[in-house]
Amino acid sequence: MPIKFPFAKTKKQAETQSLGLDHTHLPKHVAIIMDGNGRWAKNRGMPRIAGHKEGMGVVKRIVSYASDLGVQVLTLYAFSTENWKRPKNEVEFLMKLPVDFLNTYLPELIEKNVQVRTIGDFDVLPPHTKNAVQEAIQRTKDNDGLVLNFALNYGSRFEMVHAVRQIAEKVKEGVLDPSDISEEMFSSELYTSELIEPDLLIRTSGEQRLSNFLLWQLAYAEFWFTEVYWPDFNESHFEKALYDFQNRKRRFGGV
Ligand SMILES: CCc1cc(N2CCCCCC2)n2ncc(-c3ccc(F)cc3)c2n1
Repeated sequence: MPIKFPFAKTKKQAETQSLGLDHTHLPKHVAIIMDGNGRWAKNRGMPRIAGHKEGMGVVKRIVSYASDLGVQVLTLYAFSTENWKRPKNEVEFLMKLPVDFLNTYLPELIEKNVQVRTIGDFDVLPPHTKNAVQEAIQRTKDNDGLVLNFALNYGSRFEMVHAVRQIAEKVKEGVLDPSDISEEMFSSELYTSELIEPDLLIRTSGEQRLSNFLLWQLAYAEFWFTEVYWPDFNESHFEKALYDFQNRKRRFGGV
């Protein structure tokens, strides 16, 4: 396929480059708070779980699009530690979504060289959820394309307290001196220790909060908010977020 645009490695990149997206300056790691599923359903007189189901279809489209564009890591806030407070039937439905998603989409993820990972307190998830996700992690562990990282039963404050406990244990055992504790050491104790930090956070549905998501890791990320509910989010919205990311001056405390 003759590539009309420099740097474009795929047809998708050539298409979006024609719209002004520069593929040499994409965010490496995009994190998304996929909000608005319940309100989307309520506005249509549908049960909340219809919004989650519709939202899962959007996940498939955005994962494919991010993979085609060459984004390196995509972290999706799928279930927070606070979500256990939701009605029992909704939690049970949500805990089935990874099984449904992977049953239908894992072959395509493998074909696209995507590596599936998770962050969060994984062990307390229901067995059917854990089994499906563990199989996907195992079957994609050697892939070196897009890292698709699901935040499952994730809470940033829980994650940070766990990291502090790990470090405190090392000091207590005498294998670590408090003066040796550094930002790098703290980061290495987080679920995200093997990942580059996010450089773009997207949150849908008009909320402009972090909601206990990646509080340490997002220190230098650009934040992009949209009123669009997640079930209505599409490739054009994602591309607009990447385009805006590219056109902002990015400073890391410097001038
Ligand atoms: C466990 C709750 C949950 C909710 C959920 N929603 C509901 C909330 C936001 C909208 C998207 C659809 N999705 N969508 C994909 C997954 C998924 C998770 C892990 C995995 F390995 C494969 C897929 C998912 N998981």
